[in-house]
Amino acid sequence: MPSRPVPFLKGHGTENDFVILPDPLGGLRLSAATVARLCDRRAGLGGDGLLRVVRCDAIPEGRALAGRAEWFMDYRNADGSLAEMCGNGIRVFARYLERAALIRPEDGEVPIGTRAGIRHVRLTGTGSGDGADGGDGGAVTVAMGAARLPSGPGESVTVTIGDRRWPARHVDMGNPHAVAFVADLAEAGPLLEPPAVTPAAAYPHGTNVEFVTRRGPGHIALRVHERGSGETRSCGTGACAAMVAAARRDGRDPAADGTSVHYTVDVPGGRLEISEHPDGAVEMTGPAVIVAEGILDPAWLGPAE
Ligand SMILES: N[C@H](CCC[C@H](N)C(=O)O)C(=O)O
Repeated sequence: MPSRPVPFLKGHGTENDFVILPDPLGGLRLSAATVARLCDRRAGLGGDGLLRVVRCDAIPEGRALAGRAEWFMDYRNADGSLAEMCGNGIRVFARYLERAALIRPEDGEVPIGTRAGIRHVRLTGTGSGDGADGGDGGAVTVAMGAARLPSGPGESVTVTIGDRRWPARHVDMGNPHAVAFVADLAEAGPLLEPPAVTPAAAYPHGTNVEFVTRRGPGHIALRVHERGSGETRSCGTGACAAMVAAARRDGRDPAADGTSVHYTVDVPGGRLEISEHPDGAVEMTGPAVIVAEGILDPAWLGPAE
């Protein structure tokens, strides 16, 4: 059991929600089982994932980045599994740092360490959110890095649910995505189980699966079944993967035609604005809200692992 009370916060970005654990010196030991208990929506705090806020020099995965970033987003999925990156989560992470007076809007682009490498966040404050965020603080912009579209055998994959199957595009945003285009998002059904994706070799550690439909020029909508969390109301990296796949499907490739492309991406939990630039950089802007702050009961948390 930790010797001291453990502060936590709850936050969300387009209703992709997270438990936030400030742990600057990296003293917390978080097993997958503990993370799953914390993310449990009945017996725990509830969340699609968990963001541990730790100094780069206090976590092994961060030490190599310590010269380039002060803070590391230690992201875990609701089942306790690790993931390389979380696009909605890093916006909420930035909102926490702002609330803790560790970053300010005037700081401009702030580097954050992740398992996918350094990502930059910027407190824009120009609320582009869905209004459902209570107008709390406006938007955060994230430089999400470049999308990787594997060519060759892993380029095209197949998503299968029951007797239905869809061709999909493999897009890597630091974490894996299989993006399928559908006429109607309801085609995916209840999405209670992870869709099967073949060839399995394309995703040795599993994948996130997005079902995307076109709403108009530069406008798509999606549903997502997230690796390690199930269907969520939003997936930031998934929205970026869907946007890049939609752009290629619409004949757009900024690296080839030298001009940026922008899409509005509607997710069940709100709206994200995403651009891809000729240098490959993908940039996402969306809301980030801190909902609550509290103290975890040390007895509930159990023995320090
Ligand atoms: N479930 C994802 C990580 C969280 C991604 C999502 N919540 C986002 O906002 O990008 C994975 O295992 O790769």
